[in-house]
Amino acid sequence: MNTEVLIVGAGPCGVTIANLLGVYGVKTTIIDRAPDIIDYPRGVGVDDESLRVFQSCGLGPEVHADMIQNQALIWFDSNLTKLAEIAPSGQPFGWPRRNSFLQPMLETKLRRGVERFDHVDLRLERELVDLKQSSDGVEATVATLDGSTETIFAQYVVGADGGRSTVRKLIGAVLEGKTLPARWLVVDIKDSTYHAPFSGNYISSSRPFVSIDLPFGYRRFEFRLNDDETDEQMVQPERVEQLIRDHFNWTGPMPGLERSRVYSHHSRVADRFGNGKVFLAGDAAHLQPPWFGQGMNSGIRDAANVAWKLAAVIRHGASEGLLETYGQERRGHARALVELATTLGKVYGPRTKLGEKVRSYGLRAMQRIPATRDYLLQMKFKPMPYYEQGAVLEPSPKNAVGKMFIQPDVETADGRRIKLDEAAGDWFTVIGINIDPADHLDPESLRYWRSLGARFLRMNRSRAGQHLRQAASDTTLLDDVQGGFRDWARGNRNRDILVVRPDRYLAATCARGDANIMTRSFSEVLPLKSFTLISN
Ligand SMILES: O=C(O)CCc1cccc(O)c1
Repeated sequence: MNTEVLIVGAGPCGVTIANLLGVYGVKTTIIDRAPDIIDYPRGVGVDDESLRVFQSCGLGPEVHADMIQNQALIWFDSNLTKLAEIAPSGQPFGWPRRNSFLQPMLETKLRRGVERFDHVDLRLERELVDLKQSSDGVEATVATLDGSTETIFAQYVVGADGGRSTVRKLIGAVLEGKTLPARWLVVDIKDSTYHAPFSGNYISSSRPFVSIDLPFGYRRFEFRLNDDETDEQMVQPERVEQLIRDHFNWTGPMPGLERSRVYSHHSRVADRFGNGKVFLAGDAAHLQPPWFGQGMNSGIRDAANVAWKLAAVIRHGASEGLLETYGQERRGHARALVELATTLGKVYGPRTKLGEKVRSYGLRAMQRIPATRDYLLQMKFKPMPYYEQGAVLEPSPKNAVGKMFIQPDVETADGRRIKLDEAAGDWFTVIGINIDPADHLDPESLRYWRSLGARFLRMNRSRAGQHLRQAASDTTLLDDVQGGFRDWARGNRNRDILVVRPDRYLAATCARGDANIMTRSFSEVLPLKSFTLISN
């Protein structure tokens, strides 16, 4: 069979790519060796960036409805005394920044999401055996349950097939880094009666532990195992129950154990995120300890990045070179999060009592100083993606190019208040702040943006006069009802034309007088096969 994109692995990252390709109209096949969603204890935290991606899949409110919003992460000492709190306020990207969730529930909705698309085909109980690349595409050999094999011919392949990725091995990529020595018992209970509405990380030199409030009565516990404790002993229900009672002074009846498993933590990043027409995403490309709840979120960022680039090449005639920017953009940020999670693990698990005291003293001191308390509380230590090279024009920390763009509410011309991305649509947007961008683009520039399929938006200051409420017929008029663009422009003066990519990253900005120069430069960053610039 033929397909445009073959995705190997139907976990959250793979299925998110499938949903996005569904939205972008790309013929996609997604395979997984398992008959169903894996029921191990897995991810528990979804951030605002991922929710924005699910929104782009057309599933934002639906998946968010199952989550506990704005869940704080609190650090305690082993006596259950609070040391520090992370609870960021504000929703710069249009969604709460920290949310707890049940992974099987999210995956069920994401899988249901792909059923909307006739051009996306999910095939279970199919295992990738081999890949052969040629200039025409990739030939994948896939084994089915009955022992037969089938061939899938795809233009491109994405390996989202987890930490033990077959795709990674077949393209000769290597996970660099290390596996940490400690083992952790991870337990989910159901019908929990323990009231602690937050994620708690308990710092201890003898046995660091974790308790996380999950939706619908579930609760996650994690305990570091000692060297003399075997996996088999520690997953026994009586042993698990004793650990929970001992560490949380729990005296009431013990609710049901849903699942338990022993994990080792890995801090690893693939030496490359692709080879030719094959790409790696999610755990196939990077593995991190769970401490900051970013493992799955990193994979969702990969999904958003690779999906629009594949669609741009397949559907919009972008040059294939665009696909090289995927690894350029994603690898550094994935590594930054692996490093952060690894460092946090060291904070939670001091080796000595003295180390425990130092952490306790240090975190309490940080709580007393407003600037450092705010640094933790507002999660300012989280490395935000910033693409210094890739499909971006002249990125600089000063002009915000290369960073995820804000998502304020806006008001449509017919008075509906919606999130910006709903107004922007699925693809590129060229936004004019208080101007119609089309008025400042010459025919060549207009031709470029139209060939790319970009939509023009005119973002008027809120409650603007009638003289500003006009635009060309294919420019969408919007009101900056929440003042998001006003505030953004205050920090980014003299830039009233913005280009936002489908993954909601700012690709370019300029002053209106430079709109044609910007367009010509951008057409070199993202060349289109159908578009050759007629230079002036
Ligand atoms: O960010 C959160 O709310 C929890 C992150 C976390 C911490 C410790 C273990 C774990 O599995 C997730």
